[in-house]
Amino acid sequence: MKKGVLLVNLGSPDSPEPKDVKKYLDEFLMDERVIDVPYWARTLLVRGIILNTRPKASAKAYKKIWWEEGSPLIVLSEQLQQKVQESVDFPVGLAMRYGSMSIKKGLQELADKGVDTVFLIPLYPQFAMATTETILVLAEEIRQEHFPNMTIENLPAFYNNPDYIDVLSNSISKHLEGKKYEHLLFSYHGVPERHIRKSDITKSHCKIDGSCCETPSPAHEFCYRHQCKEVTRLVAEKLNFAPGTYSSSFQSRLGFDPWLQPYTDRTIERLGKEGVKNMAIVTPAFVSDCLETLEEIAMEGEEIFHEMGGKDFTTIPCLNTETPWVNLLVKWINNWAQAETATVQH
Ligand SMILES: C=CC1=C(C)c2cc3[nH]c(cc4nc(cc5[nH]c(cc1n2)c(C)c5CCC(=O)O)C(CCC(=O)O)=C4C)c(C)c3C=C
Ligand SMILES: [Fe+2]
Repeated sequence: MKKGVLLVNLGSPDSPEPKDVKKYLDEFLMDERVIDVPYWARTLLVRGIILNTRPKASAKAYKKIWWEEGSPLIVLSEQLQQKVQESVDFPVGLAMRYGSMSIKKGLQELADKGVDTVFLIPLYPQFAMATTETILVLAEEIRQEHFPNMTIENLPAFYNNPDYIDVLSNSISKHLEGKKYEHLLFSYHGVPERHIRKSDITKSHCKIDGSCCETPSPAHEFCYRHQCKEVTRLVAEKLNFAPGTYSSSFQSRLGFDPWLQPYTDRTIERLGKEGVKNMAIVTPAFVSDCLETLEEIAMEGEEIFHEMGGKDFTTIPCLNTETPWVNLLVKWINNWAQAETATVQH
């Protein structure tokens, strides 16, 4: 048996040019776990409407944050992979759910090195149809078709792992040291409310009201909303935040269906209107900085806050390649490699 690891992140276009952004968005938005409507309706919506206008606007946004070395999300993920590889004895690969660095290529590279047992790590702290689930489903389809003799085990969503909460809390403290702020906003990527109901294994728990996420239920193992709220609660507990000095919100909604609320842009606006002069924002749904953190939060979010009379707007970077985060991944990988039994599979 030869072991290997595959880190999997979301992906990015090959370049910030509209044609590459269009190709990438086509693959991303045609995923039935991202836009979860019947194929004909998704085709009509994505190829008939969204892709006619969005690639140009998104390309503009990507151009604002693109680095000389490439997309921040890809560059940071590659740096993470290299750092993890330095501390692990077997091959560590990197793949993206969408775009050119495909999961098939990632598994092929591991197979070429003789790997037959893969520890797949979706780089998402919280489970959602559009995060962990879509990666695991695709990886299994690829395994069955192309690598039938390969075993794939995976790291489940790690939102409440005490070591992860420690690493995230320490990173937040470090970045807030010496900074003025009256309110810390935990902004998570949004999903349509419908996704939460679809992932509810009890089929009745998730009412998306004031209390379902706080009432214990087996549904929480697959509830993105609960898992986001838990990250905020656990970090606030760890860092002894006073009530009222922090809150959670959801960013990046698309379309007209109700998405998880409160929305980040409206929350920033409200905080500014209420007279908050200095705020900080952290984005724990992402482990690598990307378009959503560098443009939507750090640029657009700051602009909204300033328009509302706010002053200091501190954006806390994602964990990216911080040493404690790298060390934690290495620890999880070594634990897996030493374990006799397979990791729980979703
Ligand atoms: C339309 C539905 C979308 C769902 C559902 C969704 C869920 C989701 N996405 C992320 C993480 C990222 N999304 C990113 C970009 C992005 N997301 C959507 C749409 C949905 N996401 C779009 C259309 C885009 C493209 C950008 C744009 O055109 O505005 C990114 C950034 C990628 C990058 O290259 O930097 C990330 C990361 C999560 C975690 C999530 C569910 C919880
Ligand atoms: Fe997204």
